[in-house]
Amino acid sequence: MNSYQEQSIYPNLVLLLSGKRKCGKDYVSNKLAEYFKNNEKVCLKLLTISAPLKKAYAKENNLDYEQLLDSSEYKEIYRRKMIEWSDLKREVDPGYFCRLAIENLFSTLYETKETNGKFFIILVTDTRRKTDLEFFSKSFTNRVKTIRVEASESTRIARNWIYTKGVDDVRSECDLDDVKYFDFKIQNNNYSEITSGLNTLIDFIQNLI
Ligand SMILES: Nc1ncnc2c1ncn2[C@@H]1O[C@H](COP(=O)(O)OP(=O)(O)OP(=O)(O)O)[C@@H](O)[C@H]1O
Repeated sequence: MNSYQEQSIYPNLVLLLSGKRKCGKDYVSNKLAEYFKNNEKVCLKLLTISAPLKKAYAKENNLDYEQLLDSSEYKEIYRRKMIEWSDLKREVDPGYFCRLAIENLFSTLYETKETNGKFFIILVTDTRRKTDLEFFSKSFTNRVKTIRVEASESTRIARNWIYTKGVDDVRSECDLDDVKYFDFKIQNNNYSEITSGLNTLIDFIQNLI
């Protein structure tokens, strides 16, 4: 039994979403959250590993946390520096930001009690590294499923992706490229692909409830 299993809040399912920049990770996450919003049997919570990371970085560097969170130019300016800074933290403790994110979520849920009596799903919206996969697999064992969102380069360019050295060619963006197996692969180049991918995920969840 690991330390999370001893707690009263423990997820029934942990979905780990990954994919290249502008493949649509946030889009897929928001669609799933929307679908299960106000569902009487399911409580789905989005978990963003980069949120506590950005908060800590903003604090240390006297920056605006809210601006770092959205898709603004501000985020692009600091992305590279933030990656380098967080890599140093991870060298000491690979699960540092994952733990911070999950503990923030659990402490909120203790207060709100909104998972009580519901099928509790955590959807991690930005899994980037093998160490992230390892952290969640160790913590939540066979309740973890991995989801890879895929879109072509031309689709991603149309969504304002610009190849950036120091961002697109470093570990935070490429570490999961050589992972051979994902439980689900979702194509997101057009409406029919994404609808079919989302339906597969929703059916999978409905069958577990
Ligand atoms: N299937 C879709 N239909 C319409 N718009 C989409 C679709 N998928 C993604 N988009 C849009 O493309 C843009 C990029 O998507 P999103 O922010 O979800 O990507 P991301 O993978 O989270 O990006 P990043 O890695 O930069 O955070 C957003 O404006 C989003 O609304």
